[in-house]
Amino acid sequence: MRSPRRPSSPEPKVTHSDRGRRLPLVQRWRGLDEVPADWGRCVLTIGVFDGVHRGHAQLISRAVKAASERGIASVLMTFDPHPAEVVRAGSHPAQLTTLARRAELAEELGIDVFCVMPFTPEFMKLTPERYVHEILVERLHVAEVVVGENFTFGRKAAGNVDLLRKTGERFGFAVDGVSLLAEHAVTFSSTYIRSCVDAGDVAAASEALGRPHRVEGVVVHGDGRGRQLGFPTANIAPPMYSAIPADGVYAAWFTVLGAGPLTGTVVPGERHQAAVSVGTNPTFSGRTRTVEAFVLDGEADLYGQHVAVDFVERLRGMEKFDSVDELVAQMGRDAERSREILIEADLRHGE
Ligand SMILES: Cc1cc2nc3c(=O)[nH]c(=O)nc-3n(C[C@H](O)[C@H](O)[C@H](O)COP(=O)(O)O)c2cc1C
Ligand SMILES: Nc1ncnc2c1ncn2[C@@H]1O[C@H](COP(=O)(O)OP(=O)(O)O)[C@@H](O)[C@H]1O
Repeated sequence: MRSPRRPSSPEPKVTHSDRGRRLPLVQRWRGLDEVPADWGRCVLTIGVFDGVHRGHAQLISRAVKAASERGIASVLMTFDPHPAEVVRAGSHPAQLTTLARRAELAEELGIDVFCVMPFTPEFMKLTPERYVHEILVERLHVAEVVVGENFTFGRKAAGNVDLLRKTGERFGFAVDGVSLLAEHAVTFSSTYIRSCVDAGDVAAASEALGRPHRVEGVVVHGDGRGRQLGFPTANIAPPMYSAIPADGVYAAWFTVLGAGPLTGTVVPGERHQAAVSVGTNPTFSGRTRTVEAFVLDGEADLYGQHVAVDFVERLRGMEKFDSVDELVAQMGRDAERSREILIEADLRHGE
């Protein structure tokens, strides 16, 4: 699968004689069967990269820079499913980003190839030596590997940066072991960000991600009550295992992804201000946990649309109101507060 290079770059035709040069098109591979026959050398960064947080971005940018200095391609190798699911069968860490979003973010940082390795039990059993020899050297022809200083790989996670360096000397590739990014005594990690999201602290998640945490999904039918209350809400069905913020009400940006035709005033591809509710709607003794967005400045038939909600700030917890009127009055105040917060957030970021 190939997607266009970043808009700022020219888009020359792919020529397979470009051995050792940067690739003219961003490529997405699944497994190593898609490595072109005349593949040159590359700078590789390896990891799950869930969230593509600021620490990840630092690593990816170093790989991109090293590749450009060497005049070769930069490759990001990631895994699907999440290694933790295979290593501890049945465990499913909440997902901060879909694979497609991870690819998009890595490409924005300048990565040439986004390579997804199926994380199979066979792959998991590779010894560190075979991992380096068979995958990094024989298949990917690495000139340099950029990883975090705590990187482990191969069977029982027995390989580490030291071992990678030693094997690198033998096979002729360099290793850049990057120290982990930390701020205010917090080391940024996907686990830390999952815990922020889980606790509803979407502002702290934003800080570590370098952008708001996003939940995406298709708009499905709810109970059809929102419109009667004067607050129609787009009910979003996210992929299984998505990291959903704790129950509560949030100020967020709402975007219809894709450019499909839409009747109404919500513009696809443009972000809109929203007040978002996460919870079971206790006022109506609901049971299903939903993520619902009330778009403040638009109106459209959103059913079936693929949309994204970027969580900026938490306003309050989910409450059971004694009357619908009280809920509606509070929703009005939530909408106003969301508007203020989103305007302030833009001013802070100089937009
Ligand atoms: C800004 C906002 C705040 C909300 N706060 C609450 C709340 O505190 N308690 C509650 O029971 N439901 C809350 N809701 C959810 C509403 O009950 C829900 O949107 C409404 O019942 C419509 O549901 P429907 O989309 O399934 O028709 C809130 C919704 C929005 C948009
Ligand atoms: N400003 C808006 N914010 C969210 N959804 C809107 C808006 N305007 C229109 N809609 C549409 O109305 C639907 C929500 O109406 P609602 O009565 O809450 O029904 P449901 O229970 O299916 O969510 C949304 O899915 C969307 O198609």
